[in-house]
Amino acid sequence: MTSHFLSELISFLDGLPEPRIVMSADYRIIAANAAYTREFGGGREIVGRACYEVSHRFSVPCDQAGESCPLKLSLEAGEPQRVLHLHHTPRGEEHVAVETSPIRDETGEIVYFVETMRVVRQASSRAAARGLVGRSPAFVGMLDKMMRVAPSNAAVLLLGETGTGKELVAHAIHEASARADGPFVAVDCAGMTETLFEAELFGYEKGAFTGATHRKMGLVEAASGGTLFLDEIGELPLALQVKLLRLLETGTFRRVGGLDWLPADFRLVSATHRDLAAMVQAETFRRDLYFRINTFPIRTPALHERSSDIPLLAESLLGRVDRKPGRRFTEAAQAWLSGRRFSGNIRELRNLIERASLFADGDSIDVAHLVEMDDSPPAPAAVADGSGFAVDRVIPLDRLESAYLDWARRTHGGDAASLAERLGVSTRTLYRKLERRE
Ligand SMILES: Nc1ncnc2c1ncn2[C@@H]1O[C@H](COP(=O)(O)OP(=O)(O)OP(=O)(O)O)[C@@H](O)[C@H]1O
Repeated sequence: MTSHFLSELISFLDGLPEPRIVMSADYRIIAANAAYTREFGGGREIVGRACYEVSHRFSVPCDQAGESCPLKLSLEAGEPQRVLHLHHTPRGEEHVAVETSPIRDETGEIVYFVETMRVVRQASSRAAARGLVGRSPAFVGMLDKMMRVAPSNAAVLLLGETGTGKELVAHAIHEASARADGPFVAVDCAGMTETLFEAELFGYEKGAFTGATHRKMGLVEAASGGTLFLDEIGELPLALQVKLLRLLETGTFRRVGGLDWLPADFRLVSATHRDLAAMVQAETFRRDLYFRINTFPIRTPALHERSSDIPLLAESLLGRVDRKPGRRFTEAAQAWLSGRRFSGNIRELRNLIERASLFADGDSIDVAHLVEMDDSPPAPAAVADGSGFAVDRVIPLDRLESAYLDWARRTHGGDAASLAERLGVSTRTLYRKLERRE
């Protein structure tokens, strides 16, 4: 490999608009293009340093620090690899999609790697005034899927409990797609009657029915060039599922009272909190429609699967709902929120924060404000009596912990690792505590 080849590669990369670096197999940065220096350089000397040190402040390669390393994956596979990482950038930590491609010499041997970095603008790892926030492994896993599918035209099915952010994710997919400049049209499928569904989706011609005094464009037409988001698709009655299937299969629709079949041009994103596969088994959801809408499924994690995100979410949501800007939670309030279970997920968290912010007069929001505004049944306060957890007298702490662990284990339902995360201890500590009492 000649130095001439390397300098040609560098000057070629310099002309490209996306941030790129050239790396050697020992993780050293050999060159950075102008876009990289501008976006990620931050005035620092980059060339000659190790990528894991620049992007992660690690002292060892990512795969030795518990992260996936695209360079190692690319070397092993001999082809490009993509991962989503949290990188230190001049703006703080950001979600960055990293694509690493091997560069071969004339004998076919891999001599360099080119890494392309794209900051994910649709999600923030820090408190943000809008959009998706999160940095837990469950959130990053979902974000990775989202960013992979967004540029394609594939139909995405978002599956997740109520309040987990399905609509926000649908919008982020739209924003990260080639259709971002087109419209994003959301349709709530719950409570749709046959007539309403057709008129809403397909529009109608003047005189199609009593009251149709003018031609009206439907939502399918309004979504032209953009994304159609069908929320609560599991609520669609069977008769309407047929009509939707016809639209998806033929790519055409007809306005109510109209004669012409018009071409549809939208990317479909659907969402449901229901178990659609079980509905297909029970024959309440059409199998053919299920396969049409489910080209790429993405599960939005429940809040208890990403409880390490609660402080970040809480800070972001407070900034979004509070009428007094700049207020923060006390540490105790953050700890209280992190320990509470939100069956309504982020929506319930947001509602509680909004109420507490209205109730608090001072400069910060404390536990008392949250407790006062908490309308869910009080969480079992403390000794397992078989049905629940209650304490009516002062008892030794170790007995309390032991009884609480019993109760938490029965109530939690997940595996030990997720219970440990919920309890804010390591899995090893949890096992140690459980062994001690057995
Ligand atoms: N990752 C996130 N970061 C910040 N806010 C979020 C996030 N996910 C959800 N939210 C907020 O939580 C609330 C509920 O989100 P959304 O309406 O998207 O949930 P959903 O899953 O579509 O709910 P449903 O199934 O009930 O329609 C919204 O206020 C949304 O802005």
